[in-house]
Amino acid sequence: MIETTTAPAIRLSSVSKVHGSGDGAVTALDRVTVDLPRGTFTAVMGPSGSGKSTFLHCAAGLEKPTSGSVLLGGTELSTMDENALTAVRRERIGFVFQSYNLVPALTVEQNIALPLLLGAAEADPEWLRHVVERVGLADRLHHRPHQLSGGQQQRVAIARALVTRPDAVLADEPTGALDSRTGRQVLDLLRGVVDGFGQTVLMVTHDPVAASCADQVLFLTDGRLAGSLHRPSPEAIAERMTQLGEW
Ligand SMILES: Nc1ncnc2c1ncn2[C@@H]1O[C@H](COP(=O)(O)OP(=O)(O)OP(=O)(O)O)[C@@H](O)[C@H]1O
Repeated sequence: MIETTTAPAIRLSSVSKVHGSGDGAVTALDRVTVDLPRGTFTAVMGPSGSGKSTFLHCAAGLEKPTSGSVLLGGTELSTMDENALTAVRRERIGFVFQSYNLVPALTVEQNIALPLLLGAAEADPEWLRHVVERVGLADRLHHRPHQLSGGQQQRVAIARALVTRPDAVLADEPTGALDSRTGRQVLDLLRGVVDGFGQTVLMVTHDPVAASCADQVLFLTDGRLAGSLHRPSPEAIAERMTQLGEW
């Protein structure tokens, strides 16, 4: 497939994921079709067990769909073997987790550059400097993770996710372990990398305030896409979640 600038960063077409078989089969995702346009911020919400993590994992090539297609910048992930998927994840996707996942023995600078040391992309000192400045860590480069606050550690993780210039940054509850003020800074940073760097961000969250930073909010229930909202307020998101049931 020829890539064009208008192609979405990620396209899921009728993606289903079924765990197990027979009577014990669980349908975690049920024919989900959605585009994540380049340079936009998408949040995924839904009740517990609605398929949010499965959605993120399928979009990231961490889980293979049972059926359907997942395109990352025009590359089909659903039929790739595990070695090829590992390379795609390393080179073309940035991950941000609730628990930061930094390497304790490495400095901030080394943690940020880790994907480059692992060969995920060519080192580009200019871009590295740009990323470090954007996340506001220029004066912490020689610290180790335990010397940083939670918010600062998450900013290191975001810098590490950006350093390869990935097709998309996928974030799983990135503010889940942070207080609201620090969480706000992390959300502003994610918003800033979308607006300033043209990055594509996909974020799973339980928090309507976090989701309200996104351009589009997708709602899942029982593995199905149950609608979306464009640039909604936290109140509009909370109301939709209440309509969807327990959360
Ligand atoms: N490996 C697995 N084996 C069997 N069932 C699974 C597996 N992984 C997920 N599921 C089921 O798939 C459904 C969707 O799970 P998923 O973790 O994607 O939901 P979620 O919306 O992220 O939930 P939460 O908000 O609680 O983290 C759930 O019913 C879950 O129990």
